[in-house]
Amino acid sequence: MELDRRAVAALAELAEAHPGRLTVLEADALGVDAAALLPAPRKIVANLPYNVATPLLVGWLRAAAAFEGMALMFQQEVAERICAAPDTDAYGRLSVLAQWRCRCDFLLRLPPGAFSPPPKVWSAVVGFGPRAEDPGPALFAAMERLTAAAFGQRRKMLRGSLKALGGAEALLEAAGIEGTRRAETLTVAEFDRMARALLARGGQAPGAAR
Ligand SMILES: C[S@+](CC[C@H](N)C(=O)[O-])C[C@H]1O[C@@H](n2cnc3c(N)ncnc32)[C@H](O)[C@@H]1O
Repeated sequence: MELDRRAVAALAELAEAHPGRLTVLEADALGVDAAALLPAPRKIVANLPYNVATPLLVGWLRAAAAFEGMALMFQQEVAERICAAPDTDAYGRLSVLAQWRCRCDFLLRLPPGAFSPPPKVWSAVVGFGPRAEDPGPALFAAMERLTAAAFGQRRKMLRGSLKALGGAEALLEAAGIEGTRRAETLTVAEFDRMARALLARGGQAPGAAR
């Protein structure tokens, strides 16, 4: 992690000018429990470092119930994947996890020239409104495993791509989903049904690969 020393110095100056209003924490964001930093209500507003934007987002989605909302800037392609609808090329694991936990709004696009120095890519800001129901850690983990398996081989039929979870046919039947469908055709609600079925059977069929 490389810190922008000028930004850190400017923030430190601001914090000094407004005692008690701003605290500067120099740390690897991947190792920080954002929900433990402050009492509720909490929001996250960030121009993310794009190289770690996805793991940061997934961590915050896991704890989404702790936040009132988030406004986050991503590389445009990532923002499009987050907000994508089923049956599109951009729809994938990140779309399902994000839209399952939050209402996601594609708020604005920014050209490279909006920054100095200009990056090579376009950027976009997504607004996240956490949904009322908190799935809890076990169901979130089941959804992560399910979407990783389903989209790991997105062109395959689900009865094939979900084999890695073990008991794919029984899982699909429990969720009422045809095994001949492909991951990208499933709605977030259908993924929710399958994640619950996966969790209900104990998360793992005997002998299945972890
Ligand atoms: C505001 S810039 C983002 C710029 C642009 N979005 C990009 O990714 O090129 C992100 C800031 O996060 C810092 N940063 C990078 N990785 C970090 C990490 N793991 N934890 C905390 N800060 C990090 C960088 O030093 C930089 O100052």
